[in-house]
Amino acid sequence: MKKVQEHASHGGMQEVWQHHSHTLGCDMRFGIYLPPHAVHAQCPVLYWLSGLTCTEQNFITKAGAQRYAAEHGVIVVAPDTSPRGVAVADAEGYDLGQGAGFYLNATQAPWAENYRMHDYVERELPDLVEAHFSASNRRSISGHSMGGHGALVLALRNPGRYHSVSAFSPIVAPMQVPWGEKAFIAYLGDDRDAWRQWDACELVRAAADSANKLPLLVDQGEADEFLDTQLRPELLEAACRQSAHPFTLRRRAGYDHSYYFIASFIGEHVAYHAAALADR
Ligand SMILES: N[C@@H](CCC(=O)N[C@@H](CS)C(=O)NCC(=O)O)C(=O)O
Repeated sequence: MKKVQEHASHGGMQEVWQHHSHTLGCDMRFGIYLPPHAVHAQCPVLYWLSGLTCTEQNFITKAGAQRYAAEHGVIVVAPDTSPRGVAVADAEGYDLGQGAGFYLNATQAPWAENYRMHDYVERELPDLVEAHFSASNRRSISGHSMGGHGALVLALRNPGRYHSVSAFSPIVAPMQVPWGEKAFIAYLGDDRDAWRQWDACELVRAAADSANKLPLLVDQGEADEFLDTQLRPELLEAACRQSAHPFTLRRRAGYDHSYYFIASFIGEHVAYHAAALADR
């Protein structure tokens, strides 16, 4: 592992690290914000998953989360959005291939070789963070758009692994929208049954009988240019209602899909996760 950036921020440090990922078979970068508390105590960790076209840089430079992470004593880890490198498969267009890993484990050639972002985020990255930094094993997860889909899916697929989950403008039903259909056909193949395990609405329905349901928190801008075509939060609202799954949808008038929206409410999300992470 090698540190490639460090910046003092709000009394703590914003760093970027590079390492070889055995899950993805390539070198990866991730951002990590270490709050002042991390100098003398283990801190819980919030994982942030970014959206299409992003690297680890977008969230750490645009969201302004460091101020709130410092206040609450939470480490924030922001991975890249796909495997990377000249030896890694890629495609034309911003919504498939590098920058568009969709936080799943691909089963189809040529993607299956490297595209295992679910396992990377769920297992390899926390193992690394908890071994090398002053991080406890208390974890929460959040993300934006494709990363909001990733956060919801990771939390729903792995009960007990995360203390809380939230999302900004998530793709809640990838099986039913163009971004998700394009990615799932490429990464998972034509069998739509195999897609269900990567779709938040389907996972909510599948867990309807579970006694232990992690509440879902979603913030959605009403002026989001992708709201009615790609995001469709009403589908998750309906699935949660049918399955009696606790769900909070906050519709924010006037806000679009950008990081200006995320920066406006990230403080509320960090506080929400910090409260869940502090619970005994
Ligand atoms: N149509 C857009 C789609 C990409 C997009 O809106 N990406 C969002 C996530 S889905 C984002 O976070 N972009 C990077 C940024 O705003 O910093 C494009 O042409 O780039």
